[in-house]
Amino acid sequence: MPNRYAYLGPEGTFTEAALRSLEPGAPAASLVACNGVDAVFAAVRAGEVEGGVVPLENSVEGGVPATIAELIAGEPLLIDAEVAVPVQFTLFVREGTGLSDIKRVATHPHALAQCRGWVARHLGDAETFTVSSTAAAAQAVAEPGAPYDAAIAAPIAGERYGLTALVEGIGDRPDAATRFIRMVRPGPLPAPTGADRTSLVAFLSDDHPGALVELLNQFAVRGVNLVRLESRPTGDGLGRYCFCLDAVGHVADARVGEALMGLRRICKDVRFLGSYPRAGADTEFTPFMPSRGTTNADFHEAALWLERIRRGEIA
Ligand SMILES: O=C(O)C(=O)C[C@]1(C(=O)O)C=C[C@@H](O)C=C1
Repeated sequence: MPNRYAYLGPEGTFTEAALRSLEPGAPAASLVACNGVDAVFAAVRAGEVEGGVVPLENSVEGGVPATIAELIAGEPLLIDAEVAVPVQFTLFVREGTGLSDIKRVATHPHALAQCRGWVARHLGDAETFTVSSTAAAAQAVAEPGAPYDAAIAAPIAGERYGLTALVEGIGDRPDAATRFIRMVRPGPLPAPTGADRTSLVAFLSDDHPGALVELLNQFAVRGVNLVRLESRPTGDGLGRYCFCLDAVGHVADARVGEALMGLRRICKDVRFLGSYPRAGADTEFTPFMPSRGTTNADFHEAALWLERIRRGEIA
């Protein structure tokens, strides 16, 4: 029996494309379409599937709120894989509909945000509606008595629902990409590959000048490169934030492990979200020279030295 994976559906979403690129040979029957990010997380937690794929962040519109809310406050799961997918948007209609016939356009909120300029220029008088995914919009346009005249969706969604591509490439940034993560129930971590990413959420213990700097310093002094920092409300009142962080490296690396221990000492809470192979390892991160005392060899040598002096070998 192949592993089953849940994803934000229905068929034809960018999330399905992300899942297929993570699991190239997976039979269609093993891919379970869910109608919301929360439903994907629920299916993983309930053990109905081995893992679930959800969008995390987009290069134009930033973090996906539903995913981040689950990562921060939902019953903990781990990220075990990620993939970055280029996102290009097509305006789909039923056969015979022209641009001037379009009064109601539907899509996912993140997709609408990425096509805002084009929609304002070409569909300025149309009403826009947001739905659970781009493919859900395409599916709705294809229905008899459809509530919408057009959908903004991935090229594959149009084929899947038998729609006509009226205009291709309507995204304001043709180079846009979305990062997707695969969530699994807690268990053994993926082995370090040498090109990994560690994700976590840090909750400050109190609010004082320099609190965020102290948190960031835990990474800086150990030569750990941060590649994402996003503050999100904790939900406990205005002005209460937690910080979603992505660091280069694996928790098995001395520098990352020590940085996490430092956070644990100074934060009210630290939620570890996973260490996993990073996508686009060749291009996404600019290589940097480790600063003095922060190479792997430096960490190794210092650990051996500490063991020696603890054994009393050095006066
Ligand atoms: O609606 C889809 O097709 C999705 O996979 C969701 C989603 C998102 O949440 O950002 C994924 C990629 C695009 O940026 C637009 C929508």
